[in-house]
Amino acid sequence: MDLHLDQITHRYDGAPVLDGIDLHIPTGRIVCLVGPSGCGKSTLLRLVGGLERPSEGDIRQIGTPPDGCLNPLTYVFQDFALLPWRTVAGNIALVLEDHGLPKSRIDAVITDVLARTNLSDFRDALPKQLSGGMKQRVAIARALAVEPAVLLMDEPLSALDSQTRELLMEDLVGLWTRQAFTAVYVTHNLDEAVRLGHRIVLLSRRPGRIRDIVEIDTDLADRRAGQADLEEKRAHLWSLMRDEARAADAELVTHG
Ligand SMILES: Nc1ncnc2c1ncn2[C@@H]1O[C@H](COP(=O)(O)OP(=O)(O)OP(=O)(O)O)[C@@H](O)[C@H]1O
Repeated sequence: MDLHLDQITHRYDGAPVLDGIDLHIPTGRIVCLVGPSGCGKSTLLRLVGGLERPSEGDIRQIGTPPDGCLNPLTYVFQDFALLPWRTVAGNIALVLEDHGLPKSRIDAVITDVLARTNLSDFRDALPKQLSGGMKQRVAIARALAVEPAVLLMDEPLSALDSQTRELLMEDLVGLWTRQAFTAVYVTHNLDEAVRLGHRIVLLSRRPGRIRDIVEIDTDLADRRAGQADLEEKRAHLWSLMRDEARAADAELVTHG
C-alpha cells in the first residue's frame, strides 16, 4: 500500500507547523524524515498515522494492505511502550487479542515474529530483564505481528547507546532484506537515515517544508558505516541542515 501526501499543511492555534508537504511513500521502501528540532517531523508522522487530521491537504492510501493485516498504520516509539507485567510473548499477544484470533493463531504469529527478530529465546522474559536494545526488538516484533502496511517509526533508536543502535540498524536491514516492509522513519541522526533510508526527506525549520529529497539506490544490505557514497549523501544533508541552524540563529538575533 502506497501513501500519497498532497499539500499537507498543519497549524497549531493558527501557527503553521507544516507547510505544503507533497510526498510519496512507496510500498516496500523506507522513507526517512530528517530536519531540525521542532520542524514538524513527529507531527507529520501523527498525521500520516491518522492520530490528527491535517489543517489542509489529503493523505491517500493507494492499494490494499498486506494479507492478514490487522492494523495498517502501526507505530514504533522511542520509549518501547511495553507493559512491564507482561512477558515478551504477552506484550505481543496484547495487540492480537483484541482481534478475536484463536489462541493457536496468536501463538503461531508470536513464534514467527520472535524468530524474525531473533527473540525466540526470550519469549517468557519480562521487560525488566531485557536491555534497551532487546526491548526495542520486542517493540518491533509487536509491530510486525499485526502485518502493518506501513510502519511509523518515531526515533526508534534514539534511546539506545551507539553500539546497540548499530546492532539494531543491522537487524532492521536484515528484517527488511528478508521481507521488505514499508516504513516512515523519523530520526535526528543522519547516519541512521543514510543506512536505512531509500528516500530521505529533509524538512526545513518550522514551518516544515520539504527542503530536499535524497534517493539512495545502494541496497540496504550493501551499506556500511562510513561508506564513501553514503558519506557524500550525509555531508550533503548536513550542509543543508547546518544552513537551517544558522538561519535559526540569525532569526533569534534579529528578533531578540
Ligand atoms: N499538540 C501540539 N500543540 C501545539 N503545538 C505543538 C503540538 N505538537 C507539537 N507542537 C509544536 O509543533 C512544532 C513541531 O513539533 P514536532 O514534535 O512535530 O517537531 P519535531 O521535528 O518532531 O521535533 P523534534 O525533532 O525536536 O522531536 C514544535 O514547535 C512543537 O512545539
